Amino acid sequence: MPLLHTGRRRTKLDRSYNGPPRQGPVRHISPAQLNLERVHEQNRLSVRKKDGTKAPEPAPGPAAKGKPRLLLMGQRRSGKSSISSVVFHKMPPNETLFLESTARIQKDSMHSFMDFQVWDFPGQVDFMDPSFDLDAIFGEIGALIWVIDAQDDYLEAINRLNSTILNLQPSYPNVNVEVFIHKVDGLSDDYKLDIRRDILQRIQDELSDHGVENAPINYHLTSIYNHSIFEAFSKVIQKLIPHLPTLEALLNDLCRSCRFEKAYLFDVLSKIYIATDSSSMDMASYEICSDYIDVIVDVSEIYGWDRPKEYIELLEGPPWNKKLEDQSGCRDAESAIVLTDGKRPIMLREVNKYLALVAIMCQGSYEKMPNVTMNVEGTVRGLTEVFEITKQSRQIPRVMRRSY
Ligand SMILES: Nc1nc2c(ncn2[C@@H]2O[C@H](COP(=O)(O)OP(=O)(O)OP(=O)(O)O)[C@@H](O)[C@H]2O)c(=O)[nH]1
Repeated sequence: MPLLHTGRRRTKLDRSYNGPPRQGPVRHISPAQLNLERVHEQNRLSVRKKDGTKAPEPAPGPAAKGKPRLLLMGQRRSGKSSISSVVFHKMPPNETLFLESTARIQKDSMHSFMDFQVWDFPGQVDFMDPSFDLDAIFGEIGALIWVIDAQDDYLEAINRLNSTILNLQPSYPNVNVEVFIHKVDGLSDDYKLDIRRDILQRIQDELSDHGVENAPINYHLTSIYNHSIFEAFSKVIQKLIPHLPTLEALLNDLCRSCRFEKAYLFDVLSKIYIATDSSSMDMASYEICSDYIDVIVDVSEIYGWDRPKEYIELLEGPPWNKKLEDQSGCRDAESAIVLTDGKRPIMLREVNKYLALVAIMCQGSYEKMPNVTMNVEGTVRGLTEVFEITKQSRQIPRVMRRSY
């Protein structure tokens, strides 16, 4: 099963790890490139407005450069490296206790359904210092994630965030600022909401005192000790996907036609969901779908095996007389499994080597499995078309080389 090697938990010894061993180039219009072009165009226009004669060159072509960046900034020990390690390197949360303070900017390139970069800034660095090239940092930004330690005195963090936003406003008015009110584990629900309200108020007051109204700022309550950090990242990443509405429409159609309670499209490695249907989302359903990916990964690790060549020949021989890739619905990867959460079955279907569709079905869906399978198949086809990653791999799909 293609999930096998992609979702293993990593330890801090794997710090240099930059994503799973992805195979082959992804053939799709990179949302990163589209986003980059949009941001570049905004910057170009804003410069042109200020100086009618001078405007930078149009956005660089796909080959030139450019992956949207997620910048992790905030005070020292606020939890930036921990977030990056837990979400993108599968580090168990309690091992973050041993992380050393970041001394220089850590740049991670993520290769997944879309390519993007995560830059982890040292807490003590003041990147508003004139010695920093702001355009090199913020030129291709996807989002600025400002991490605030909710268990510590956060006034200084808010002051720095405010001055950062005010400094960026003239040149980069459209930068998405995502405030992670972090380490909220152990805080009561009431207290969390109080802190959120207080932080929001302080930021808004300060910005409006300086004439900045309606800056694009979002707030998330996060902790690495539960799924909240993945949910927050999901929302951040979704803003970088230009065709998100199409993905959501496909999932909506699937839920309607199969009467699913909820459907998520997950990035398998990070377990960030990149799209979901429009029904209201509860944390419990997200958690169970996300944990379900771990179950599949673990089962696959234990029971998966590479099929020997002779066995593959046997499978491709009579009575089928077809290549394995032509026998499967999805040429790149295929797996479908149904387990049950109480009375609600959960279904997982891989879309490609990066993405998996996980859905909570309704009671009694078992009887309609042929119908469900057919609809899921159609949705997967639609999703792959959206990403333009219909595979022309000449290799035998990995799933067909493994049995369980
Ligand atoms: N309780 C709790 N502790 C956390 C959480 N996230 C991170 N920590 C702890 O916060 C401490 C600091 O985390 P780091 O990730 O090193 O902080 P940083 O912002 O990268 O620090 P610098 O590199 O110095 O800028 C570590 O001991 C983490 O275990 C969280 O969600 N909850």
